[in-house]
Amino acid sequence: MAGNTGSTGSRIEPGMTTDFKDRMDYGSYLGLDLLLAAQKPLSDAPDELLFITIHQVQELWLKLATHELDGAIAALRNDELQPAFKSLARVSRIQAQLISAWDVLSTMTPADYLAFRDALGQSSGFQSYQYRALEFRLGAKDPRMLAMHQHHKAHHAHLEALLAAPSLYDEALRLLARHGLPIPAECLERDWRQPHVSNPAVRAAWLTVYRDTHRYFDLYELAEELVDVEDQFQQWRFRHMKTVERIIGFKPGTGGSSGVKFLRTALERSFFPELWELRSEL
Ligand code: HEM
Ligand SMILES: N[C@@H](CC(=O)c1ccccc1NC=O)C(=O)O
Repeated sequence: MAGNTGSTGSRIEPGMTTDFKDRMDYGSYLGLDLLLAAQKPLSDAPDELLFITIHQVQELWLKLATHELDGAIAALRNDELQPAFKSLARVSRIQAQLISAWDVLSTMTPADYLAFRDALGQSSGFQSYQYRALEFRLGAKDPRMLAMHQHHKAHHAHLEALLAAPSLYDEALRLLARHGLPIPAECLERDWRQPHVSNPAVRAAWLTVYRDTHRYFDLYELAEELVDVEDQFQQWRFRHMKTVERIIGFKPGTGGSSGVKFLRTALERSFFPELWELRSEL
């Protein structure tokens, strides 16, 4: 009986495999030995495990979100709107998970955090390579953010490549142009290392879409999915900023920034500015 037994008395159901000596099992497929060995608190403070776990879970979701965004960007480039919508809808659901994780972390009080904050040295979310990659894909281009990845050549090179490539929004604008909407040439070929700056002609093009949704239904759906993604990204930033204020007040950050004051300025940056501006004109 080839490995699908177990002694009759201890079998859960007939035919179930219990011998995994030479078979792939749950943990080996998922790499769980590696994953679950990666939580290594540096202090004896009880909440450091929570802190590490939240960050690791966020990084895993960030990995999946960027994978889906890559798919969405490629689909837009190939004029495949339905697959792009599917990926963007998934990104949105992932973002909901990222946002709700703040509820768990905000159970940590200032005293709980201060018990291990010193152990963090100068490390900080500032140095999250995946977060920066996501921001670059969404169009928040800022070459200054490369500097803190100099010590990791592969990350640095990947971020350089993303900085120099069109973002999700750049591809959306190129798609609009292919659909016959008048997008200025300077938005279709430009130095992608710079962020897109709000442009009145782009706003007018999106307004055309929003004023005739019947004719441009696909583009309208695309626009609303983009708004969803930015809306949730801002909710994440807001929850981060408020959680930080609740836990460390206005202390400077370990990464060297002014802390909450710096995080507040990020809330003013929009990925898809025209999609927000046009709402006042409808
Ligand atoms: C106790 C919890 C946390 C505190 C006190 C905190 C504090 C800060 C501060 C002060 C900054 C500004 C940079 C600096 O000077 O260090 C920052 C940046 C950042 N943090 Fe956190 N953070 C916390 C949790 C998290 C979590 C759970 C994540 C999720 C991965 C995260 C991701 C980031 C990212 C990506 C940045 C860079 C933001 C940007 O460049 O706009 N942080 N954090
Ligand atoms: N910047 C935080 C430290 C911090 O939150 C952090 C430290 C190491 C790894 C990830 C972190 N999370 C987000 O910034 C602080 O100033 O307390």
